[in-house]
Amino acid sequence: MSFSVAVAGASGYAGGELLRLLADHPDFDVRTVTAHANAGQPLVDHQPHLRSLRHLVLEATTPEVLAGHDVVFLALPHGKSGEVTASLPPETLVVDCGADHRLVDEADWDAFYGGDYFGAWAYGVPELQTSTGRGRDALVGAKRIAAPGCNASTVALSLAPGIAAGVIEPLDLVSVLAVGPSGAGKSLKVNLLASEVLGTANPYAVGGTHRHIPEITQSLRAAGTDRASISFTPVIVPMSRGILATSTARIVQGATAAAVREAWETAYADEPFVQVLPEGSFPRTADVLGANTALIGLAVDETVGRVVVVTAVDNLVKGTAGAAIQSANIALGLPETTGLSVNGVAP
Ligand SMILES: NC(=O)C1=CN([C@@H]2O[C@H](COP(=O)(O)OP(=O)(O)OC[C@H]3O[C@@H](n4cnc5c(N)ncnc54)[C@H](OP(=O)(O)O)[C@@H]3O)[C@@H](O)[C@H]2O)C=CC1
Ligand SMILES: CC(=O)N[C@@H](CCC(=O)OP(=O)(O)O)C(=O)O
Repeated sequence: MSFSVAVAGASGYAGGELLRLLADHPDFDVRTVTAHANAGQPLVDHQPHLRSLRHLVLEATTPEVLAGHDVVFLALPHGKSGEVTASLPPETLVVDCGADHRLVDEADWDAFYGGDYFGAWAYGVPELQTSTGRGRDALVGAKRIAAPGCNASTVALSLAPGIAAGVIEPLDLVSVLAVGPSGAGKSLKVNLLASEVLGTANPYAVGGTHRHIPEITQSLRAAGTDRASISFTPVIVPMSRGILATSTARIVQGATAAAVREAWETAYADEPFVQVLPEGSFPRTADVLGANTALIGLAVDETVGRVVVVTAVDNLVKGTAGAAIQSANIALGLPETTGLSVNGVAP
C-alpha cells in the first residue's frame, strides 16, 4: 500500500526527523515538503543528511499545497498548525507535532499557551492505554492525531503505570529532566548558542511554569486518578538530542517493592517500543539515539518510601516524529512498528 504524504515544517528539526523516518517507510511516499521563510529552497539545503529526498523543493505552507495527500504531518510552531488544519479535508489523516491539539482543557491552553484554542485530538502516545478513550484505542481509524510534547510523553510514560496500578500517590510527583537543545527547534535563540550550552547545565521553566505540565497531568489523570500534580524541572545539557527524565513518587502504604516493579513490567510487557530494564539497570540517552524506544529503569528507595523511575528517549524520535509515525501506522491499520526501529545508533 502506498499513501501519499506531505510534511509541513520540513526545514525544522521535527520535520527533518519525520522525513528521515518516512524516507525508509515502505507504505509512505513523501511527495510534498513545505516551510515558511525558506520556501522555494531545495530541502537538502536545510536537511543535508536526507540524501534520498534531494529531489524535493520546499513549498509554502498553505492548505492548498497540503491538500490532496493521504497523510499530512505538521511540524510547525505552536499556534500555526491550528490555522491550517481546519482547512484540510476531513478524509486526510492529519498528524500535528505541535501543541495546538493536545490539551483537552481550554483553560490549560489559555494559561500555558494563549491565543486561539483549536480543540483536542487523539493523543499520539499509544502506550498510554486507558479506559477513557486516550491511548491506542483512540488512534485506530483516527483522522486527526496530536503527537506529544517530548518531555510530556516521557514523564507520562514514566509514571502512568504506577498510577494505573494504584501503587504510587498521584500527588507529590517530582520529575527532573536532562534535555538536549534540539527540543527547542532550529530557530536562533541566544540561550541556545553553542557558547551558552556547551560545558554547562541550564535549568529553565522552573517552578511550575513549563507548558508541558498540563499535558503531563492530563495523561496521568487519564491513567486512573482524578487528581495528579507534579513538580517538573527541565535542564538543558550539552547533548544535541535526548531526554533523561528522573521521576520520583511516594509509594502507597502497603505496596511492596515487588508490586511496584510489577506495575511497570506488566504495563509494558507487550509494548514494542517501551522496555523496562532488569532490576539494577538504568538507561542512558546514548542507548536510544535514533530509536523509537523509551527505556525505563526503576528502583524502590525504601528509606524515603519512593520509587525512582529513570527514562531515556530520543526527543526527536519517540518524543515526536517516531510517535507521530507509530500513531499514523495505527490509524491507517498498518503494523504499528512499520518503518520504525527499536535499535539506536552507537557510539
Ligand atoms: N524539536 C523537538 O524535539 C520537538 C518538537 N515538537 C514540535 O514540533 C514543532 C516543530 O518544532 P521544531 O522542528 O523543533 O522547530 P524548528 O524551529 O526546528 O522548525 C520550525 C518549522 O516551522 C516552519 N515555520 C516557522 N514559522 C512558521 C510560520 N509562521 N508558519 C508556518 N511555518 C513556520 C519553519 O520553516 P522555515 O525554516 O522556513 O522558517 C520550520 O520548517 C513545534 O510545534 C514543536 O514544539 C514536538 C516535540 C519535540
Ligand atoms: C530544550 C527545549 O526547549 N525543549 C522543549 C521541548 C519541546 C517539545 O517537546 O515539544 P513542544 O514544544 O511541541 O511541546 C521544551 O522544553 O519546551
